[in-house]
Amino acid sequence: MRRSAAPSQLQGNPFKKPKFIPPARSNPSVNEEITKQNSDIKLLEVAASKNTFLQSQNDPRICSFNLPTEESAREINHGDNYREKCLEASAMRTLDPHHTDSLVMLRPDNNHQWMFNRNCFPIVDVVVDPHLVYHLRPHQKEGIIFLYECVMGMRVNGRCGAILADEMGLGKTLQCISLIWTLQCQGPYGGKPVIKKTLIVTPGSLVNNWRKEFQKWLGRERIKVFTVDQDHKVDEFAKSPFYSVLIISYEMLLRSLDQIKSIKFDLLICDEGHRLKNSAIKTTTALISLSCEKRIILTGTPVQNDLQEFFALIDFVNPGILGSLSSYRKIYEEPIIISRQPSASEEEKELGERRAAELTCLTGLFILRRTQEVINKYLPPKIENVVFCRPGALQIELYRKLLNSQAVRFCLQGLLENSSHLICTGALKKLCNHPCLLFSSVKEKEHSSTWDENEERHLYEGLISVFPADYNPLTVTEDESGKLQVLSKLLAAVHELRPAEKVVLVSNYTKTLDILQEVCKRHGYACTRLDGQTPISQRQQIVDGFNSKYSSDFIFLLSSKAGGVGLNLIGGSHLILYDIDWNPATDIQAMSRVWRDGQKHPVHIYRLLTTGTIEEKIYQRQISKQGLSGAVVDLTKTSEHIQFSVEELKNLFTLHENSHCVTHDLLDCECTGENRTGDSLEKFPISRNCQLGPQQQKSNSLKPLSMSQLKQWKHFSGDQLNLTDPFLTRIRENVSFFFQNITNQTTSI
Ligand SMILES: Nc1ncnc2c1ncn2[C@@H]1O[C@H](COP(=O)(O)OP(=O)(O)OP(=O)(O)O)[C@@H](O)[C@H]1O
Ligand SMILES: [Mg+2]
Repeated sequence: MRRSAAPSQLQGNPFKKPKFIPPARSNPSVNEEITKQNSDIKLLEVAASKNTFLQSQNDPRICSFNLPTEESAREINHGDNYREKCLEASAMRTLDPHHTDSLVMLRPDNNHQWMFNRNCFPIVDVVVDPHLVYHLRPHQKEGIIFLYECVMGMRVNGRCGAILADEMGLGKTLQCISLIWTLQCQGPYGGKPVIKKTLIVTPGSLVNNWRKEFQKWLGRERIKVFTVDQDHKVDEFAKSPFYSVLIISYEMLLRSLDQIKSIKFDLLICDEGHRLKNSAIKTTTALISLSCEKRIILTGTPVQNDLQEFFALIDFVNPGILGSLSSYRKIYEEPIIISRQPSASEEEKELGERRAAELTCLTGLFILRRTQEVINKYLPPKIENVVFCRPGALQIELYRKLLNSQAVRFCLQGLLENSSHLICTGALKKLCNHPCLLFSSVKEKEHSSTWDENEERHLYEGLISVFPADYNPLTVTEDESGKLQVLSKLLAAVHELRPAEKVVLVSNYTKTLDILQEVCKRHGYACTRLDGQTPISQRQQIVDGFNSKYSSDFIFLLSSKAGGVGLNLIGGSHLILYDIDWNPATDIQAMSRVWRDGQKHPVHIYRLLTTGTIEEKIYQRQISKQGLSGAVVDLTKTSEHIQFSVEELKNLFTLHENSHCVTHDLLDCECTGENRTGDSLEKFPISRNCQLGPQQQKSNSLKPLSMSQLKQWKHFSGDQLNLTDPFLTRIRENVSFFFQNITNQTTSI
């Protein structure tokens, strides 16, 4: 597997070295890859040089020579070594078309020159710094070319926006850094830099990750980045000529909007930008108000799930391109939605499909999405397990009691307010994590002044009597929770069998994390923690500490809601999802934190579910058609957005005490749970939740599984005797059923 250090770690001071000598050239596998990548690039170069010949000889504003004059070169040269080298490289390529060590951008066409080269500068090739090119994956090279063409207005006349919607872990950060560095040094017209200042807006927990990525790929010297925090205000950036990149969180952006507006930014990047899909919300309005034309949205979440949200994202990057919202609705949204209803006539279907194709065609020019498969080959094997844990005796008893409560009965009769079922489901979920969580909730509510009128009274009444009289929620007993027992054994197994490996332990609830932390402490496992309470300024430090090979931490406790998005936790190779979220995107996000570029060990993922309970139901919902077509496949959707029919609620509020695995029962599988070996997953593409229709349904990588896919996973009951997985063997006693899937399998895992 190819593992190479970042250029910054290899280079030292770039300005002192006239030539970049790749450090790992002696490594044959690296060479092999370079040769392969270079063949792709040749194609581009040919395209670029062909383009030169297409340039008009007649129009005085269109310049047909390639090399910058000495004068123009001097004008654009700010004493920067790399800029000099850009021009040299450009000249070399023109002289030697077979020079292949560079990534060259497309030259502007006549029209572009008409619009943007009024001063008639000579046309020069724009090349990406070979320091970076050496490390780029093929899909990243394509991505940079795409971003360049978009922000230069070469793809859609006069529009400079782009959406890079690559799936998680594909290196969207590096692609942007490469673009910024390229545009900051060069441009096609006389080599004059295209941008001076860039604004990057990102979730708080990623501000320092961006800084780190800049350093990783470019060192500290090439680009000066400024991160905004409590002690470093936007004003400082505005006053200094030193910095060219400002990195700020969405929250800080709102607070410092006036200062930001007073600075002229040439490029705006919104990381995890799916949050901009509602143009009514404050952040979006603030960002729209910035005058910068070159706008990029980065997101790992599919963007075509909802046509209205889609409009907002498109309209943000390329304002007005789809017309007004009302005309968009008429022309695209309505016919497309009508055509997808079962009652649609042939004509309506035809019209809807035509409009969907039109919309895809238009927006496809500036949206790029690649799926995780493109980097699978650079990653170690991934062993994913869904583990159905037997509930403890107290859990079962309490569960029955909750299901018999007045609140649940009212819910089923439709007698309660719309979202009251959430209180019931919330209680059941707590119980699955650990009975003590429920105990604490009841006690807390009992003592509150509103207890008597409280809806929760109908749910909790009589519950305390089920707990032992001397029950103490502070001394967490592992036996009381099926999942906690499994977790405890799993941690012991990893600790013993793979002492050099680490574990990321994820929950949606901080109170659950408290319990898990307590258990870790009890067993003497060193752990670190990141949740909503962790100050943003400390987050990157915590992540770096864990990822470092010198760290003594064995466990990273992560609250998925607080910090799942965008983090790299490659120091861990085992990830345990302790509880399940209604929204599959939250879980997928969390699971993607460890199986990423830079991971050295095979990755083991464990999703813990309590057999027969609401957790299985939520899982089924995640993987069934219903879950996919509902409103829950993107991160911003929470359980409040889900509406349930009474039938669904009935199912949700049923405890299946006699099944090894209700999910398996639903699969229509002939096996009896005796080690069914599934076929390769790749053969079973599933449909994507995309309102733009089937033409978008290309891949099946990072989205919830479907039932039929799950059936193809290896699956077996806990009683299965010949388990080969050493970790599963250790927990089988408490497990009624397993599903397992291995990606990138090699002989030893
Ligand atoms: N070409 C590469 N070679 C080695 N490592 C890489 C390469 N590209 C990216 N990486 C590393 O891969 C990790 C993931 O990259 P990054 O955080 O940019 O992903 P992302 O696309 O933003 O994902 P997410 O949607 O989860 O935020 C980072 O640690 C990054 O440094
Ligand atoms: Mg990212």
